Amino acid sequence: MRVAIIGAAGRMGKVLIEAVDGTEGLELGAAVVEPGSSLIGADAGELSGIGKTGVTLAGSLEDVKDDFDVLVDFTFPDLTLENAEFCKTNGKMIIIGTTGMTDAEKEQLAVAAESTPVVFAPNMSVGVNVVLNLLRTAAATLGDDYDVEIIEAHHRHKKDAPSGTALRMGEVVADALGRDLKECAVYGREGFTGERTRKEIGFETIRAGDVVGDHTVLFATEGERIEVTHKASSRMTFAKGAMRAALWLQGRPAGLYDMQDVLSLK
Ligand SMILES: NC(=O)C1=CN([C@@H]2O[C@H](COP(=O)(O)OP(=O)(O)OC[C@H]3O[C@@H](n4cnc5c(N)ncnc54)[C@H](OP(=O)(O)O)[C@@H]3O)[C@@H](O)[C@H]2O)C=CC1
Ligand SMILES: O=C(O)C1=N[C@H](C(=O)O)C[C@H](O)C1
Repeated sequence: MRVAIIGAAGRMGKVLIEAVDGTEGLELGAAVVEPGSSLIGADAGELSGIGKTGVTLAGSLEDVKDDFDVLVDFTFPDLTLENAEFCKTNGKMIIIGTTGMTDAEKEQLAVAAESTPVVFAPNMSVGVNVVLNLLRTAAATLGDDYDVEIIEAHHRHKKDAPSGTALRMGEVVADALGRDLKECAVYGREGFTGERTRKEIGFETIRAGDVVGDHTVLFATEGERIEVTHKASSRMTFAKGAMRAALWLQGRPAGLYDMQDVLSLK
């Protein structure tokens, strides 16, 4: 299966090129950078540090539309939605790792997924997806007696907060506790906040240096604390998950899937 990477010069883009190269059953068909970029025409493998691949960097999907079957998109919401429309119109599958979408943007994506196969997940690492299941079990068993706080740390360049993963963890826990995250989430605290309410789910965000991605969900009550932590030390863990998703998506009907589908964790 031929894969295109968009946002090829980005932190994830470069690692995704390397991951495609190392995955049996996948070949790099195209790699796309920003229109007007000075990198257009350079070899995608040289950008990624794996040596020549023979695939040159393009400045738009239109230019490479005959060269790929599945698009892998870890960029930003506006661009991802445009790319999903492109895939829908041109009969391509799409794997989306982009975070920071609004509810309206997610709805737009769901509409595109009615006509083309889409895998959309805020975290493609196998580890985080296993953690989501552990959280579901923990929350359902611990119940309302335990306060829930979600703490995440990422590199200084990250643009959205809290991370998509932290929000998904919050959704999973809220769902297991019969709550609606929109109604019980508290984002950061400052000043005279009063006592914590029993049902709130708190989020704390750290942005610093080169942290790849750390997430901790804390369940605390009188007498004990449980901390469920995942730490990513390499972006390759996300990229490998995206490759797994690409192989899994081959031959699937149109629909909106996530990594829990890919990993049979539902
Ligand atoms: N689901 C998951 O497992 C993971 C998700 N992510 C998410 O992936 C996203 C990207 O993260 P990251 O790689 O760190 O971000 P980067 O900013 O490093 O990468 C985005 C890239 O897209 C490029 N770009 C901008 N406009 C265009 C365009 N029109 N066409 C092609 N490329 C374009 C940017 O170029 P320029 O810089 O020149 O603007 C940049 O190189 C984020 O939403 C992040 O949260 C990250 C890791 C794991
Ligand atoms: O921006 C990042 O880097 C990451 N973003 C994702 C998120 O927002 O959850 C996943 C990962 O933690 C890295």
